[in-house]
Amino acid sequence: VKRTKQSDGRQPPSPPGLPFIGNLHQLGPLPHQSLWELSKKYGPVMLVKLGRVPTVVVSSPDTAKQVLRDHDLNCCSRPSVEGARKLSYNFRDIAFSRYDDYWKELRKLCVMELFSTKQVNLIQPIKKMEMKKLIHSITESAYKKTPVNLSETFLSLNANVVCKASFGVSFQGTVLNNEKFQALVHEAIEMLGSFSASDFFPYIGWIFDWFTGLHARRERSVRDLDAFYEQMIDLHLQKNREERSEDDFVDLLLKLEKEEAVLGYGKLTRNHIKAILMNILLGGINTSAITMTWAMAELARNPRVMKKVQSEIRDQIGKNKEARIISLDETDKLKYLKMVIKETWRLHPVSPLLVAREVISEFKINGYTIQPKTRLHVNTWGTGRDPEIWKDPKEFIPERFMDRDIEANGQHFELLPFGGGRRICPAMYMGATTVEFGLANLLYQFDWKIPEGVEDVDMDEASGLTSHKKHDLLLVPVKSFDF
Ligand code: HEM
Repeated sequence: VKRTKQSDGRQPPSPPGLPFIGNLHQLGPLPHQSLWELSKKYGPVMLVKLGRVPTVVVSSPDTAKQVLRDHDLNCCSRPSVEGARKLSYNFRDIAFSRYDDYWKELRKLCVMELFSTKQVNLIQPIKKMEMKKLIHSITESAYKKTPVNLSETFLSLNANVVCKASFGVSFQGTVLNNEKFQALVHEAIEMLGSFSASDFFPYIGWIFDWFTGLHARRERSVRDLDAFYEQMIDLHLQKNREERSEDDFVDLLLKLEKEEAVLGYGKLTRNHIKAILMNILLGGINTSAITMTWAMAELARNPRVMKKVQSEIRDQIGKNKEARIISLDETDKLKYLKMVIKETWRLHPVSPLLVAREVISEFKINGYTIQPKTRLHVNTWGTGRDPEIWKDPKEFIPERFMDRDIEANGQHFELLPFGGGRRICPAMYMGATTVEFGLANLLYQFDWKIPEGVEDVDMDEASGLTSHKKHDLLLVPVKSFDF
């Protein structure tokens, strides 16, 4: 990092790098894991050079607190990275927008209109209906004793709910049928997270991205998603009012566009709307599905925990002949299930390095000076597996949360599945309730077994902005007649 004239501070320790590429070659396919290994040697505040870009990685609850709480205002902007630029129509969304008045006003609008507790409760009937359909289809697999692909199942369950709830349309009727959708979402997430040469080598990196095909993949991803938004918007513009009595979130955005409403720096345009839809689509559907998949994978590998969580659910909800859908209110009683979910987030945070931040003004962490324009990551994956913080960190033991008051709400820096500070996930309640509701019902209705001939569930991670399970999770449902 070039020091400014005023600064006399010490820089954080750095692993030695190579000329030109810096530490890029040390990232490997799963950067959060490689960075965690490096931080064991270089400490919880570490400076790496990714091509031309100085990047600070913090990897402890205390340093995360300094970043997300004490100095949040110094570093709550976002860097301009190429994948995000394309998918967000030049940073017109919430997640990748820089810290400015547009971001503040847009985030406030979404929190009020889309992510509020009231709104989450309003969409409950949709969730219930989708869950009923899902249970019906899983029951058929149970009779046939065939495995269910839970990775796909969770993704399409959430896609159906989000499309109906936020976009007011049925997902099946859109340009994206279920199969294509999963591939598209994974590709887009990979494009958002992919470490692209353009991001690390300004002016020349794009040449490399052309040669590696990354540029073409990105363009295709943007084009496919754009077709989806266009269809969504067309349906709203030509909708027949009798079918839908209430305005949904897309109607609201279109109304604001028509009124030429000003958000922050300018008028809300069609591209702003598409960028916001991207956040809902990629942020809203995938994150909860990833958590549910990891939770079921861990439960399948840990029969003791599976049994205990199912007993809790069945005892609390009751053992009726006709198993029914568990409501959102009832999930509040399921204390052990909540611990299972926290334990899942500890080992498998959806966004292991959180979303990159960019430093706005100089500040210090542990006495080290952090310069403006530095990129900043919080390694929540590493913190979740640190033996200094967690006993037997590799084991899946939800009971560890029994006597420790650690909530996943951004206030406890050992566990940050939703990030923290001003950039904390604005849909925390929506995300957590989706996961609880989905898992509670599937664990209530069915027992789950690893398919015959498969020794154990693999726990390989895929790369990208999110850390999802690399291979689909297949489990065999057994209808529980234990009611
Ligand atoms: C289990 C579910 C979810 C998890 C684990 C999760 C996790 C996260 C994380 C880690 C961040 C980055 C925070 C940071 O940079 O400090 C984030 C940001 C965000 N999430 Fe979520 N999320 C979930 C559900 C949702 C849902 C359902 C939506 C929308 C419908 C959503 C929309 C967003 C948006 C728009 C941001 C960007 C916030 C900003 O930069 O100001 N998330 N989420």
